[in-house]
Amino acid sequence: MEQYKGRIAILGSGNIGLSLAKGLVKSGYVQAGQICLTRRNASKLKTFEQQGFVVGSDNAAAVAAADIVVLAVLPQQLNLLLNEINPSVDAKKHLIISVASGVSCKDIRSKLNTEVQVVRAMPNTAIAIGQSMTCMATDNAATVHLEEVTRMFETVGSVVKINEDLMTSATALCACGIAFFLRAIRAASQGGVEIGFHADEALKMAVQTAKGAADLLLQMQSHPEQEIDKVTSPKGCTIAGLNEMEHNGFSSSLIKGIKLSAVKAGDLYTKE
Ligand SMILES: NC(=O)C1=CN([C@@H]2O[C@H](COP(=O)(O)OP(=O)(O)OC[C@H]3O[C@@H](n4cnc5c(N)ncnc54)[C@H](O)[C@@H]3O)[C@@H](O)[C@H]2O)C=CC1
Ligand SMILES: O=C(O)[C@@H]1CCC=N1
Repeated sequence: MEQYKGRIAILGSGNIGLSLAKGLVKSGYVQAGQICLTRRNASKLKTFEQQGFVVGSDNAAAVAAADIVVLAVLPQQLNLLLNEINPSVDAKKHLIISVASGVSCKDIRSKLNTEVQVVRAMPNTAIAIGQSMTCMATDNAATVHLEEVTRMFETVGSVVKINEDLMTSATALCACGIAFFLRAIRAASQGGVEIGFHADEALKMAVQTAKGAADLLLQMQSHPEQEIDKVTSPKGCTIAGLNEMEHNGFSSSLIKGIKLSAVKAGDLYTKE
């Protein structure tokens, strides 16, 4: 894979910003020294500095030294950040990538004195290990830039390009989705403890079983119900457990949770 030659500023180095930075270096897309990480209290980035990243709290300086600028602060922190970097953003030089939920490309440009190109990307924390599902949208970025951003995120997982008005749905399904599946694994391991396993072995069993289920779908390109049919023996224990879960609202609660998350994702910026 060809390494990206430019410099990347990740403004707001919290959970997702740092996961992205780790993933990009691990994948070989860039070297740590090509990434500048900012957060308000830069002393919290010491371990990253030791790994070769450039760290600091001066967002304007980070932007001036970069060509790709990743906005990774909370939606309610974004306007302050945009005000701060506004004088340093140059539409001819910079490409902005925003991972902030519920903030449109147009919202971002409206706070900057320039028609800079903006791409929205919605990764999830599995980006740190190269397993993100990243959804991407833009309303003005040139194809060549969109291709570069796609290449960047493909080094750390799968990418799907979507219409911008589906970005909040993507947030719920993929970014929040990591937490939903993790909770399902946690619940399965708790069930495992009730039926006789020690917590550590129950968790290991639940994790590998979940991984097997996901890999079955990915590798066989099959539908979940097709794979479920292979597990549910007639009058067997799987269908008994599955139906009990459904009587208690298993699918329904996931669907309702995802719907609520999508609504909330759309409100995070406007209701700041
Ligand atoms: N956590 C996740 O799994 C995902 C989060 N997102 C989006 O990414 C954004 C960040 O989310 P998290 O990483 O979870 O939040 P976080 O709170 O962990 O990280 C935000 C970071 O930004 C820093 N910050 C705030 N204002 C700043 C400023 N003016 N200059 C420099 N740094 C500043 C904070 O100190 C903090 O370290 C949000 O907009 C969220 O919607 C998107 C996809 C997944
Ligand atoms: O919970 C949140 O608001 C962020 C956005 C997607 C994942 N975490």
